[in-house]
Amino acid sequence: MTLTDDPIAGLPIAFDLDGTLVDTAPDLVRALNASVKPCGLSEVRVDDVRAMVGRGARALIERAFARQNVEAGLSEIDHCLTRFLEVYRDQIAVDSRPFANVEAVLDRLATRGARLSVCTNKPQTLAQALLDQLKMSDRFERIIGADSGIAKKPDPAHLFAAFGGTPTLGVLVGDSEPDALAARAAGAICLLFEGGYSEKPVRTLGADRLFKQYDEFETVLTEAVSARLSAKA
Ligand SMILES: O=C(O)COP(=O)(O)O
Ligand SMILES: [Mg+2]
Repeated sequence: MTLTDDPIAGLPIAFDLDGTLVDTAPDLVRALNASVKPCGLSEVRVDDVRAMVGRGARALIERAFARQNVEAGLSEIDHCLTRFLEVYRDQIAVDSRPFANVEAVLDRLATRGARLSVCTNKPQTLAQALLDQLKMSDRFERIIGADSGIAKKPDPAHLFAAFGGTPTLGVLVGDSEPDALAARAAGAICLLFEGGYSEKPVRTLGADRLFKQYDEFETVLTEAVSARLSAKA
């Protein structure tokens, strides 16, 4: 197959970050506990954090209080958020690592001419810092965080910003509900990783395809793109 026959060539593919490209839960939980335990919450476990990430840093703090049925006022949440961001910024890539085979898949997609970007509800500076420390930033045309001046997922505008426009066909690879909703609203193909972080069962989120591991990613992507192209034809 030549590059021009390959439907992946030139295709914009945006990746979610937490729980999709990188397993960030160990560093997130350390910073979360440093911020909420002084406010009276008990230790949040790393497995619980996996069901709490996806809607941004403030939502993570709010969910920590809600899951322990502790009421918190706006100023308490603000205080915890500030502390969380300080601790997390300093220790953002201590234990966080890309999921198995992610880098090999990104290499292959780049070779096939896909246009790769990141669309994350993490704050921009943190997304950039994490990807810089993991030496992954250069793989992406664009990294668009939640506070980059555009709306955040599930708003499709966030995804269009990552794509760099409104392509006839684009793909969002994610792990949770805001990803599925943004992709649907943008008319993009949605591929969801079952090994990521989601409050709801991933199979209920209406993705075009699911994948359990990155070694099946290219097959799943090809199937989803072919299905969409033949539906349009
Ligand atoms: O910070 C979050 O809550 C989630 O970030 P994500 O969009 O990369 O999953
Ligand atoms: Mg995610």
